[in-house]
Amino acid sequence: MRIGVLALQGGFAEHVSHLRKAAAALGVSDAEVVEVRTSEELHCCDSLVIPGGESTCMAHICTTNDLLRHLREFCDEKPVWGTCAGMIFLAKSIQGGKKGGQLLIGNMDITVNRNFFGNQVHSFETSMQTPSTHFAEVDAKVGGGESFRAVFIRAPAIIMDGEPADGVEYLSVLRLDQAAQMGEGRTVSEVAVAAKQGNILVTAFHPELTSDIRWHALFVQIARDHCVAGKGKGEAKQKAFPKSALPLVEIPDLPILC
Ligand SMILES: NC(=O)CC[C@H](N)C(=O)O
Repeated sequence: MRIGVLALQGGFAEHVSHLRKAAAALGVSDAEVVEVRTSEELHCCDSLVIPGGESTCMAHICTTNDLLRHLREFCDEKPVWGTCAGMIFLAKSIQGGKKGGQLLIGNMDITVNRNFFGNQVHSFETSMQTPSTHFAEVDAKVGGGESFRAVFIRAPAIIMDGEPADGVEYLSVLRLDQAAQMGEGRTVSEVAVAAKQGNILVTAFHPELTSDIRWHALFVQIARDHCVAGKGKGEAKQKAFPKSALPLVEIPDLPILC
């Protein structure tokens, strides 16, 4: 199977590196990880990671490259994981979007507050509980731990207004030290920072910036299960991947923050 990482902008190289390590740790020997910049490249993939970066910028490049409709179709069928800006881009609705509006892929039934935790200077790290039911196989093969280090960089959050939409599962919920004022007298005391709906996984934090490869292993497992279940059969990988016009250098060992 072939896992693509959207490589238009943002932290895609770290994802490529972690996905390769995670596939090796899980023993998924047929996993190929590639950078995706065009619809032609996208259609050669069985699953996709949308990295963090800047959601407005990513949307702008996608529109210029006529990628948005291809991404929407892809998300209807295949496993996709969005981190941070990727999560914003995948949400059906957002709060605090760019003035004048910003385009979204919009396939996941969640409401995301775009810069919920504040500006770049309000970026932070914290320890969170690993959602154990989802990590059983990952724990067995990669090794585990009851907690993981979550890095939030000008991060968004999922607003949990009432019951989650059909099929949406909140995997990680962050209790706030202080309730956040949301305007019109409304306050929020907890937000979801990881969620899943069908084939789509989102995290507000950046596992690719830590040495922990378990979230990547979880996604490789979701992608592999999707292929094994015959829903994709990995046939996208049979297509020859077009040669990239601008190949990037290999970065074997990226610096890690924690
Ligand atoms: N680290 C990130 O991806 C930041 C995302 C940023 N808040 C946005 O609007 O895109």
